[in-house]
Amino acid sequence: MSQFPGFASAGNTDDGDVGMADADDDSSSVSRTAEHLRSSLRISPPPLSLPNPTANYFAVTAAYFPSQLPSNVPSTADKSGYGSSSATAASSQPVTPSASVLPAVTQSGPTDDSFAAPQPPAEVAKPKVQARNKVPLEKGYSQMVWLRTMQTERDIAGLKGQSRRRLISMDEIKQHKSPEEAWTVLRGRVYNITPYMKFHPGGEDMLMKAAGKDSTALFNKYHAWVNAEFLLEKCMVGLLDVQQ
Ligand code: HEM
Repeated sequence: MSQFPGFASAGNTDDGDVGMADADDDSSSVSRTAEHLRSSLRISPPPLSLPNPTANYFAVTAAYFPSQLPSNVPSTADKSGYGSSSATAASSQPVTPSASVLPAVTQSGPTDDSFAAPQPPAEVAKPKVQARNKVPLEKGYSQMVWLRTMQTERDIAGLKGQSRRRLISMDEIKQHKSPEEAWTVLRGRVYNITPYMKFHPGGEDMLMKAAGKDSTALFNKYHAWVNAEFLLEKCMVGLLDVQQ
């Protein structure tokens, strides 16, 4: 009877070969287990089944000293003598060595490549220069002049007394698309870009593409780095009313 409830006492069963053996009886079970362990641990030399003594010599050498095999031993032969289990049977057929059986032979010396003559450096690829689309501006319309003009003009945006923080609907902006009265939305702010037309380095035609619409995407496409908030500071007429 097992000392653990719910478990049978394995060592005292009649057939005797299930579970752990008890120490006081069933010594035959112990000896059977020992014999089983001995047979599974038995170390036997590589089976020398190759047909002639030379092949046997290579088989033993490959098994114990793989790096000392002469290089003229055909690589298709089973140098190890182990091969697959069927290859160890008495057969004179050459056996393709399997990668898992043959030990990897590492090459320690320099490879032929290291003695190759130094190659001239490959031609350095010239970076592609993005073509500039700047247009020549009329004399007196530089960015410096623009910044000064913005400071000196009293009402360059044409506010006529209206607040610069006024909310402006998209419908109203769409009505200002002529060169004489061009409004555009840039990052949520509404600007009167007419005064800047002749100063725009990309040309009047390009700037007119922004008239009467939200030009944020176009602006970013050409020059996201340009500080429009600063350049058009005094041209701001309001904020885009996103509610409408
Ligand atoms: C709305 C306000 C805008 C302002 C304040 C502005 C300002 C500028 C500035 C300062 C430059 C010179 C950039 C540089 O030298 O690197 C420039 C160049 C240019 N802008 Fe604008 N821009 C505006 C809108 C636009 C729009 C809507 C377009 C296109 C439809 C545009 C197209 C260009 C182009 C093609 C150039 C020449 C880029 C180059 O140098 O290759 N700009 N702009």
